[in-house]
Amino acid sequence: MTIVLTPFWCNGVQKLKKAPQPPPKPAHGLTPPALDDTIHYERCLAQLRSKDKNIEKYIYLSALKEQDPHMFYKVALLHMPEITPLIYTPTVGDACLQYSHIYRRPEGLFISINDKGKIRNVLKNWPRIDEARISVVTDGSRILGLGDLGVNGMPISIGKLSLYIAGAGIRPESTIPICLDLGTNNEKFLADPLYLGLRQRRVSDEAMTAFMDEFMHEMSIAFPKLLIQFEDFSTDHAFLYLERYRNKYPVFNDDIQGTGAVVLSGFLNAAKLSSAASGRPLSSHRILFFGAGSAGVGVGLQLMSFFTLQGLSKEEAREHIYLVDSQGLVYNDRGPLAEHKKVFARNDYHGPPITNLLDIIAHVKPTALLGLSTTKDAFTADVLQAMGALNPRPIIFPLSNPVRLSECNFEDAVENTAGQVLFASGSPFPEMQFNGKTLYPGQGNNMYIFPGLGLGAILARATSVTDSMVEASSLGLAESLTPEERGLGLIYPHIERIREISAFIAKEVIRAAQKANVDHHTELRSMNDKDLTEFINSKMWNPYNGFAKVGNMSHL
Ligand SMILES: O=C([O-])CC(=O)C(=O)O
Ligand SMILES: [Mg+2]
Repeated sequence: MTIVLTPFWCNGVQKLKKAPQPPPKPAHGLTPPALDDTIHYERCLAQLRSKDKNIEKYIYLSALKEQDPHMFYKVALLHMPEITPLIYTPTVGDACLQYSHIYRRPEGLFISINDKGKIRNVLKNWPRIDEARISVVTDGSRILGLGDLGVNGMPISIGKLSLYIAGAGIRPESTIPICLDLGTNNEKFLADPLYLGLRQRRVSDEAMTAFMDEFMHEMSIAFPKLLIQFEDFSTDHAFLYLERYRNKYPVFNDDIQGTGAVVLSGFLNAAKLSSAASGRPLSSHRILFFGAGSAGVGVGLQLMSFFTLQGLSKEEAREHIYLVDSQGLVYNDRGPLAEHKKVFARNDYHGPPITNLLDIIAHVKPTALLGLSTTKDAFTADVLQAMGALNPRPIIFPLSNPVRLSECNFEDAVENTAGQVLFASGSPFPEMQFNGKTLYPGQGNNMYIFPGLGLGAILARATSVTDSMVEASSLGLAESLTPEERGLGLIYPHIERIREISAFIAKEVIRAAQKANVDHHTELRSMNDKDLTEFINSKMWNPYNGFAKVGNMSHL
């Protein structure tokens, strides 16, 4: 047996571990004489970097993943900051927009409304039924901030699962990307001869729910060990189906819960820095949400626990959150409100609608402004300056994806707040120099959460994903910063450490599942934290020859 020492996620503890098995070697003569794995890795990187357009890099990496998954994941793990924006947001947004044009080969599972009544037969066609552990399911109706992309949403499921594999060591064979085709209301796609989905408009809510009921039931029978991540469903359906299924099946919604958890985590770290500068207690923060879709309200709900963690009641916590939709501040006297917004509708304002963001800021005096609106540049220089005038260290999180829909960019946020901004965006921005200092933007993207949350839920064999498990993932992420990262003023850890972070989050999630009594893998209960962490690490899939040296979590 071959053994290797200390892969990078082993907490610095020397231990023996079974080496990942190399892929089978082609017979002699079927590869060039001087093919060498290490040099080939350099060759792959050079090929990738020779392409000018990100979409070309995406296409190259897709092909590499199919032809040589070990090499693909090795490249991804060793170059996370470079590769993540190519296989995930923002480039995956372009891949979705162009999917029907750049399509080369099938990947994932497609289930359409025409399969209603016989979904079981479609699921049976999946080649690796017994190995299935995690599926990302989208209906393509709200892909990132890009709207209804129909069956072109498939790359989002594929991209998220690539991050599960790279970031949490889920086995590639255990993942199922799924795109449900319930039609599309995207006129451009319906008129496009190359469009790969059904050429019909979206079905009624009633028909969709009947389809979803059958789909979820058949999934639970075909794949009894499967966790489902709902992704990029339109807002009303995102809430509806999360509530409908969350107590029946192991399922969570990444846009509501994953985004909520990642933002809570960044907010916890940012609020400490902000309160240290202002001298005001943590419990006095006021958060203004610009955007009231599934992400906005989902994040709001999650951020209530920021205040309950400070000792406030739920009712008191709600008072600290303000919501803005396309018609301005959300308050009860304004008129009928969509169901999901009611929770944050204000009762303490009775005047005429306040529609202008600057006026709303003057009324609310927020310490934090969070953007989940997909309205590009909504945080103008005036808005940023107003936040800077109200707070020595304003918290500004433009969270909309992809980059070109961000409410503001890092540079503007820095320049309009004299460099004092505490910043996190959904998609990546480069670091920058300001007054002789390097300032780092945070990336408050759910990619920090879902790999670890999913891994923990899978290893605990959780029968459902509870709010306490989601909160544990968030607190785990907030805690996972190293002293060096805190010294740099970061509010999220370096993405290069994703494996360690995912292992730590998974441990916290497993503990929360045990407390909530939803864990079926009860043998894990008697393990101490060190053994549980080792167990988690031992379950992670590694690309052959893919180890890297990146930090450790010894401070935890
Ligand atoms: O995919 C991402 O980058 C984050 C996300 O879930 C979304 O924006 O819908
Ligand atoms: Mg999403």
